[in-house]
Amino acid sequence: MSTLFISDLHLEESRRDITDAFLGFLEAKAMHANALYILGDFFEAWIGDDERTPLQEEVAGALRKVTDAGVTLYLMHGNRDFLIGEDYCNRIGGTLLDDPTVVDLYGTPTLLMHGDSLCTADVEYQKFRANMRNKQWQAMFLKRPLEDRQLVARQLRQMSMAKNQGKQEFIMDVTPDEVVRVMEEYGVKRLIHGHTHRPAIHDHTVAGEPAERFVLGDWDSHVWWIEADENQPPELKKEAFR
Ligand SMILES: O=C(CCCCNC(=O)Nc1ccc(S(=O)(=O)N2CCN(c3cc(Cl)cc(C(F)(F)F)c3)CC2)cc1)NO
Repeated sequence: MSTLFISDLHLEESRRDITDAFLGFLEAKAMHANALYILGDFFEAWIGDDERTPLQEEVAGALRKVTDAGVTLYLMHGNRDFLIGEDYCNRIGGTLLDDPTVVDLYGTPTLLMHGDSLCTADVEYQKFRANMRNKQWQAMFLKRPLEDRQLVARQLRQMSMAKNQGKQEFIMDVTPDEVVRVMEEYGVKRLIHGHTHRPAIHDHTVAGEPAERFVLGDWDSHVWWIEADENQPPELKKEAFR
């Protein structure tokens, strides 16, 4: 049996093609796997489990079918959907993972992260992240009426659109020193993350030994995933949308 990793789908109403690719991936791949890990930025935006949009409901129904079929599902927050809560996880039959988390992947300790915390050169973003991940800030935000939160979210997204002249927000790459520091801190020789939208497999030297960093791709034009099983090392795979 296999273990699958995906991230950075950035699901949103305006991208029906990505949602369809995800539903196809669940049917063709996830349904027959042992476990599926979604490592953040699954949704493009999330302002509370109480919003219950048609998209969120449709995706929850599809994931529930997979977990009811016996596939174990894990979810990690990304910088977009860090407000996904226990309620939504219960609806999909998934478990929220801390960032980072070490898992035993067929005998190899493997560090899982979204990856945004590795972009230490983006000082402005790290300040933004510290506020967004602050539990008091989150509690205050979630206490506000839904319409209020929807307005703030629209304004925040318009701000970043204006700042980037309507282009995609620039995502800085990880800082290699931070990658090595975190892998040494957790005593691992393998890391899987997303966030940077720069899919690749990188070699590093961690505690004087060779280590590997697998970066997942975003789903703007292709399905990207990592597949691991007991007989082979993890493989980074991609497929064009059907
Ligand atoms: O994206 C990249 C590139 C890096 C770019 C990083 N930029 C990025 O992440 N932007 C962003 C992320 C989420 C959303 S949001 O619409 O989902 N939503 C907005 C309101 N949120 C909020 C929460 C709290 Cl606690 C407190 C407040 C407060 F206080 F401001 F009102 C608001 C909750 C989340 C909107 C924009 N790589 O992936």
